[in-house]
Amino acid sequence: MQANLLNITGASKRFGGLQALSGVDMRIARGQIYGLIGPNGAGKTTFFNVLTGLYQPDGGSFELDGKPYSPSAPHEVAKAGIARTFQNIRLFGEMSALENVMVGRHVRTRQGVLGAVLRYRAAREEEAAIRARALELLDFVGIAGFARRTARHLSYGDQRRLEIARALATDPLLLALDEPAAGMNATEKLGLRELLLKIKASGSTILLIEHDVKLVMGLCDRITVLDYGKPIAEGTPAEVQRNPAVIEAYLGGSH
Ligand SMILES: Nc1ncnc2c1ncn2[C@@H]1O[C@H](COP(=O)(O)OP(=O)(O)OP(=O)(O)O)[C@@H](O)[C@H]1O
Repeated sequence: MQANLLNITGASKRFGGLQALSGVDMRIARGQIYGLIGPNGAGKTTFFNVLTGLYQPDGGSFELDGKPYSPSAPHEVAKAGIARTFQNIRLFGEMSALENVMVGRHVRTRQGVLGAVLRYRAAREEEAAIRARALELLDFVGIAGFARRTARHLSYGDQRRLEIARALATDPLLLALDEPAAGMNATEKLGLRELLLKIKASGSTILLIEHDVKLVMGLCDRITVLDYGKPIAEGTPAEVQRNPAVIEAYLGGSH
């Protein structure tokens, strides 16, 4: 059996008197779309922030691609192979769509941002390769026609696509998406669904936080449900949907 891409055991995080995460385990197989759901305040974003080095965990062991992984600074996380998007879109609004993706790509290249600025031949060649790959990614997510458009002038749904293209530019082992469907209309959600399936078909592994339960149930291979920072269920969408603890957490009115 192929080893999992991500193995997390006992992740925990406390904020003062609040245990925001408590003993969270997660095993994500390669090529899966894995869902993380739970009521408001359940700890989903905290989990993402721990996974991507924005918060230091109080405990837990982390393994990525068969190697110990200690989430530290966000750029180290990208180098280790995890790219993420944010609940609130974080693009460089005044830069073009193409430039936004090129910035993501620089994480993976030898010269880095500084090298690309220097006008050495190697840097110029690398810059051309970065540009070509960024254009490919814009095409992959379906917005190649807007390469030169300023990011803030893109529609909401296209900004979400651009964020995904920028994350993919780092060639991540794991793409972590924090509520990618938030604020989308029904048509944009359908488009997002198609895009995520396309990313999966290209061999990538996705971890998805999403409030739209219908979208999650229809897309994910497996799901973990958090409530008050603790995992209350794990399994296939069908298993999770009929789990009494999950039904209680969502319908019990405790939130
Ligand atoms: N930086 C922080 N300092 C203190 N408390 C925090 C911090 N970040 C999150 N919390 C608390 O931790 C708990 C979990 O919050 P978190 O944002 O992870 O939940 P969530 O499941 O992502 O919620 P939502 O679905 O509303 O985004 C909440 O009670 C929240 O108030």
